[in-house]
Amino acid sequence: MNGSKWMIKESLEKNAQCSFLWGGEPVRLTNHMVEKVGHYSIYVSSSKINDGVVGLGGLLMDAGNNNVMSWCSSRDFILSLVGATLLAVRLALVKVVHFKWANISIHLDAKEIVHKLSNKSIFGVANMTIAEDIFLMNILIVLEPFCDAGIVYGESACGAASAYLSKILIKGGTVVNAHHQEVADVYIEDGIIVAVQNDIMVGDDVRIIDATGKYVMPGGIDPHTHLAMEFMGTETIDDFFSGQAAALAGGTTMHIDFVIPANGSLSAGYEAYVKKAEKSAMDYGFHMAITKWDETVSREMEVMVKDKGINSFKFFLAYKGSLMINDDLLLEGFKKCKSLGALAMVHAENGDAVFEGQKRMIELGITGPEGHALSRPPVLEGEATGRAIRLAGFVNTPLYVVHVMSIDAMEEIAKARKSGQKVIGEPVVSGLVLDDSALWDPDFQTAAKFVMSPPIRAPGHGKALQAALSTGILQLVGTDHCTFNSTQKALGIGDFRKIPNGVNGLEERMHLVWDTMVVSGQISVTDFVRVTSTEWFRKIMYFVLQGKVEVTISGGKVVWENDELKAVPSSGKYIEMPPYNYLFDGIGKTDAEYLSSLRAPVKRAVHTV
Ligand SMILES: NC(=O)NCCC(=O)O
Ligand SMILES: [Zn+2]
Repeated sequence: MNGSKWMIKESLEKNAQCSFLWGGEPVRLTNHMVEKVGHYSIYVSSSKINDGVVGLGGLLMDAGNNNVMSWCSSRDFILSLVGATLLAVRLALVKVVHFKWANISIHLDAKEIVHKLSNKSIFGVANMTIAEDIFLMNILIVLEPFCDAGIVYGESACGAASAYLSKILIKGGTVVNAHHQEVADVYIEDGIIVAVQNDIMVGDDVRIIDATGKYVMPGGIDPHTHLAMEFMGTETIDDFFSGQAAALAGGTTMHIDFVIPANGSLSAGYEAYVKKAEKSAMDYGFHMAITKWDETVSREMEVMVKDKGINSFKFFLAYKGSLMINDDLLLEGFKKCKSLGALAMVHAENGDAVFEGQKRMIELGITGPEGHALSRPPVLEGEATGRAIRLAGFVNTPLYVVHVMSIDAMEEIAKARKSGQKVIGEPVVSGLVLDDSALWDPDFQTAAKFVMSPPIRAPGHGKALQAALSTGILQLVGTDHCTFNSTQKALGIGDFRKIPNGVNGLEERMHLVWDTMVVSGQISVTDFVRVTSTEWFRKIMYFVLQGKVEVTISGGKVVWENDELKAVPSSGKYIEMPPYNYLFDGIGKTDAEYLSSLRAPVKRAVHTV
C-alpha cells in the first residue's frame, strides 16, 4: 500500500465528476481503499437515477496513477463489454447489490477493458437496467495487468481458481422469472448470479448442471414462518436448522420468520432470535410482532427499522391474554409503521369473540379439535380483516393480511383493493389445499395435526382462495409453518384450547402450489415464480430446477440433488428486509387530499357574551 490512493481519489474527484451527479444526488467517495495498487484500478461510483435506472461512472487508472479514461454511464459501459470482462463487471455490480454498499475488489481482463475504453465504444447509447435496487454505492474494482489466462475470478490472478468460490453453470434450461421465460444458461459464482444468457463459456473449474428440458427458477421465499417459536406453553419442534433443511428439500431457499418480543421488549426478542438463527442453513429475514405498546416499544420499532433491517411488524388481533392487542394499540402501531415507512401486518381474527366462542364450545361439551374450528368461524376472521383494513385506511398506511383462510376475509381484501386501498393478502398453503374434514377425525392425534389459527375452513373456501390468488386479489403464498409433534399436540387432549396452534408447509409449499395452481392451469409458470418467490423480495440469488425439484441451489451451493440434502448448519445468512417504499407511493398525496377535504378548522369570530 502506498500513498497513491489519495492521488487516485483526488484525480477521481476532479475528473469523473459527471458520474457523481445523477438524480441530483452526489455520490460521495468514501472508503476507497486501494488494496492492490500497482497495475490498473477502476474506480466506480453509482447512484440510482430518478427513473429508477442505475447510473454509474468512474475512471480507469494505470499503475502510475495516470488517468486513462473516465466514463459517465455504466449502462453504456456495460453494454460495450463482452465475455469475461462483462461477466466480471456484472459480478461486481451484483455483488454490490448483494452486499450493499460494500467496496469490493475483483480481477478483470485488463486488456479488454483498456481496448474498450480506448476506442470509446463505451459511449454507445443504451437503454437497459443493470440491476434493480441499487441506491447509492461505491465500488472499487482492481485490475490485474494483462492476464493471459482469460476468465479470472476470485483472489488469485491469471487463472488459478480460488478455493472458496463455488462456480456453477446451469445449462440449457428454461429460465423463468416473474415476468418472462427463455431458454438460457445461468452462471453463478460464489452465491451470486453473474449472467443469464445463451451459450456461456466457462473453464474446467466450473460445475456444469444440464437443465435441458427443465425449468430453472428462483428458489422459493416463504414470507411467513415460525421456527423455534415459544408458543402456547411449548416450543415449535422445527428450529432454524431443521425447518430450513425441510425448506431446502422442497425448493424454498429463503424465509422470513417472526421475531416475538420477549416480555414486550423488541430488542430482547430480537437478540433471542439472532441466537436461535445461528444454526441457519439458508438465508432468512425477520418480521417482528408487536404485543404491547409504550414509549420504549415505539422507540425500539425505530431501531429495528433503522439498524436491524426489520421493516414489517405484525399485530395479533387474536390470542386473547397472550399476543393479542386491542384497537387502541393497533392504531398506535399503524401510525408508527406509517411514520417509519414500515409495513403493518395483521393476524386477523376477533380475539374477544373467539374467547366467547371457545367458552360456548366447552359449555356444549365440545372439547376435541373440531371445537377449535367451531369456536372461531369465518365471520370472526372476516370481521377482524375488515376492521384492520378500515383502521389502516383511516391511518392511510398499507396493510398486509397474513394467512387469509376464508372467503369472508378474502372478500374484505377484494373490496378494499377495488377501492384503491393498499392491502396485500397472503393465503397459506394449508388454506389453499386442505379443508376442515380432518378436524372431525375420530383419532385425536390425526385431528389435532390440523389445528391452526385461523382454522382450515370447510370445503369451498380453499377453492375460492385459489381463484383469488389466480386473479390477483391475493398476491403471494406463505406457509405459517409452525410445527408441533404429537406429544405437544396432546397437551390439548380434553381441551382443544390447549392444542398448540400450527401446521407445517415449508417443505411442501412449492410443490403444492405447483400442483394446485400451475398444473391445474389456474396460474402460469411465471406467476408461480411471482407468488412463491419474487413478490415478496425481488432477488435472484437462489435457483431451483423445478418440475419435480431436482437441484436446489442456495447461496451458490447445490444443496439438494439426487435425493440427497446437503444442508449445512450455520451456513445461512441474515438478509435485511428492504424498505417497502413502493407501497407508500401516493400516501402523502392522499394525506394532503384528506386534509384539504376537511374544510377545517373553520375560522370563527370570537364572541364575548
Ligand atoms: N397460525 C398458527 O396456528 N400458529 C402460528 C401462530 C400464528 O401465526 O398465529
Ligand atoms: Zn403465523
